[in-house]
Amino acid sequence: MPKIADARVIITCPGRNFVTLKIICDDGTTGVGDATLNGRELSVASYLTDHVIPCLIGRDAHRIEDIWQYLYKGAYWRRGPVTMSAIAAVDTALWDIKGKIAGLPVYQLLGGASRENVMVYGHANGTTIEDTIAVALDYQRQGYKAIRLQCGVPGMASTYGVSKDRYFYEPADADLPTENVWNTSKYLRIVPELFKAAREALGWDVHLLHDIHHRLTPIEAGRLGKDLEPYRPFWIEDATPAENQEAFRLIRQHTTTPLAVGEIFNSIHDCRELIQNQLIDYIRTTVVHAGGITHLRRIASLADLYQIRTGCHGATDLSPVCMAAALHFDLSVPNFGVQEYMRHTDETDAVFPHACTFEDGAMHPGDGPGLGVDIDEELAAGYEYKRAFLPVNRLEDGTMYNW
Ligand SMILES: O=C(O)[C@@H](O)[C@@H](O)[C@H](O)[C@H](O)CO
Ligand SMILES: [Mg+2]
Repeated sequence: MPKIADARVIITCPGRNFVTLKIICDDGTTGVGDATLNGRELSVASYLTDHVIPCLIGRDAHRIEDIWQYLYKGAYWRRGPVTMSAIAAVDTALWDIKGKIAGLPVYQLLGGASRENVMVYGHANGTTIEDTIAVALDYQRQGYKAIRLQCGVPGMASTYGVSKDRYFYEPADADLPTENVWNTSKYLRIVPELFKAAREALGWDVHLLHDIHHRLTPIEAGRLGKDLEPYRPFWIEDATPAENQEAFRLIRQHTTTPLAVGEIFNSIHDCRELIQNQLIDYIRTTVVHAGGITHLRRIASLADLYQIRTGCHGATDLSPVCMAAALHFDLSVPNFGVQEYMRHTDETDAVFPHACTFEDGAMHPGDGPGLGVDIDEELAAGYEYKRAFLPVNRLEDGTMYNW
């Protein structure tokens, strides 16, 4: 029985901050878990170092479920992004250890492969519709079967999802929050034009996605969903803030455009009503922010009862450790939908050597034991933490809004 002998939190910043938990067993087996919470990294690092690791030492590393329950119920102050990201990191590292000791890739421990590989979607963005389409065509040439489209909005200095660099989008862009300005009516005019142009350029054999990023009211989201119906989006994401899960019923009443939500959820309770009332079509919860592989499986199982599929978040602020864990989950889960894949930089990939492969629009986590990813601690030590905040958003009259 492998006992947890030590654990440490590694904070590194190869172009952006990542927090990684490494657990070391008394037989030398190690496991890693992503604990990165964009803009709040140090909170999770402290939660792990000060409140979790002391409770792990001496425990049986095979007892993943018991340790999960201990950290969840034992916190008393349950749930929330910091707590659930910390629990996720422990859970992920323990699945890595279990796989290594069993000599099996983690997806085999989850019930084996339910498919040959994992369809992913890339991010095409540009300041204009033409720029965005040019990048989308490049993604299509690279073999992507699913592409997210985000473009600038005429009359607005910035908008979500449009990066300075065509391929790498990093929203945490300053030492204190950048202030963005938002105008819903200008946005609502441009998105249908973007999708019309995209269908004309890319055809109908590619899935097209869009992220609204929490910026519409339910009725505005219903209107945009209806306007996009002729262009058959694969999904519109984060259409409206989802604390009020019932709000999605209003969107549902106005459009058949599929709805995806959940990247900022951290437990099954954030999406239970959405799922049980079939108010969404894809659940975006991910390994690092929703309690790890163990809890993500529970969410996916509930979703499966209601014909809702997974669409895990996979932005660059989720480390290659999370990506690898997500791919093992995606390969096995029966109600898989799609996996987001924003490529990391070469710098980041060097710090996190991994076995994940991309081919013809799909990915595979590899067949090595465990997760097939690690952290090069020596390289990681060379990239010092650099405080970075996500932006905030205001309306043109200065009203604080949703970023
Ligand atoms: O769907 C997505 O990938 C976005 O919502 C993310 O880029 C999100 O803005 C970042 O992960 C926030 O850190
Ligand atoms: Mg999103």
